[in-house]
Amino acid sequence: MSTLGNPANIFWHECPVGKAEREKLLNQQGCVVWITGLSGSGKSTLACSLGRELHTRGNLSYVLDGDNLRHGLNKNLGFSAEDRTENIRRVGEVSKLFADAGLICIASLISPYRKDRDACRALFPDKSFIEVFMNMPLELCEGRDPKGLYKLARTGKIKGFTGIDDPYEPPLNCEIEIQQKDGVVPTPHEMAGQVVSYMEGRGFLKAQ
Ligand SMILES: Nc1ncnc2c1ncn2[C@@H]1O[C@H](COP(=O)(O)OS(=O)(=O)O)[C@@H](OP(=O)(O)O)[C@H]1O
Ligand SMILES: Nc1ncnc2c1ncn2[C@@H]1O[C@H](COP(=O)(O)OP(=O)(O)O)[C@@H](O)[C@H]1O
Repeated sequence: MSTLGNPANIFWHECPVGKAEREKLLNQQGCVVWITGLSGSGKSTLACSLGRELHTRGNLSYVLDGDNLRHGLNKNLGFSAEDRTENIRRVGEVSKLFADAGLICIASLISPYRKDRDACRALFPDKSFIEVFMNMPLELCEGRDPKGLYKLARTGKIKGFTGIDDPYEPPLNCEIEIQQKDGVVPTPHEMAGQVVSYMEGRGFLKAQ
């Protein structure tokens, strides 16, 4: 017999303190900044720089980094399409909890499949899912190669590496795109500034 709970016997329990009250306390709106892009495109750099900028401004955020989560919550997952889908699904659900807590959740994962990112977006029907595409050319990311993984992938020592022998599907309708201007990569501070401007313009950085 299945050990899974029967959904018919599982009920939602409402608590007296709700999201709006928590947001008022924090003077901000709970949301997720979802950073997607190739390995080496600058996802973690932007996540950290944005976290610092928000902290300086008095906004509470928390970074969920793909690499870090694979040491714990997602340590049983690999890089097959199915495992990546499950990885993104779990982080989407955790992001939803953080946003419900009133925090600005910064999720930084390759998240190569459009359908997986769109499934996360669907968890946030109130437009509080802000997708940020690190639109950096493969040659730049591969040239950086801070962990030496592209080199291993090129020599066949890692199979199924995103951008080399595994797909990356760029967003079609993201909220923010970070890219080079005249061949120059924006600084981490400039990248964070672009996201902060977007959030400020839409009122996320104060309570409703
Ligand atoms: N096969 C393969 N493909 C892509 N990336 C690989 C792979 N194997 C290991 N790594 C390392 O894992 C990091 C990506 O983890 P994510 O959880 O963000 O990946 S995914 O969203 O599930 O695709 C990624 O981190 P970043 O470089 O920060 O993107 C790599 O360091
Ligand atoms: N805007 C930037 N300007 C200069 N170097 C950067 C920038 N963004 C990332 N880097 C560098 O590129 C490398 C990869 O960045 P990282 O944030 O780890 O990428 P990802 O998380 O997408 O794998 C790191 O060595 C980082 O210092």
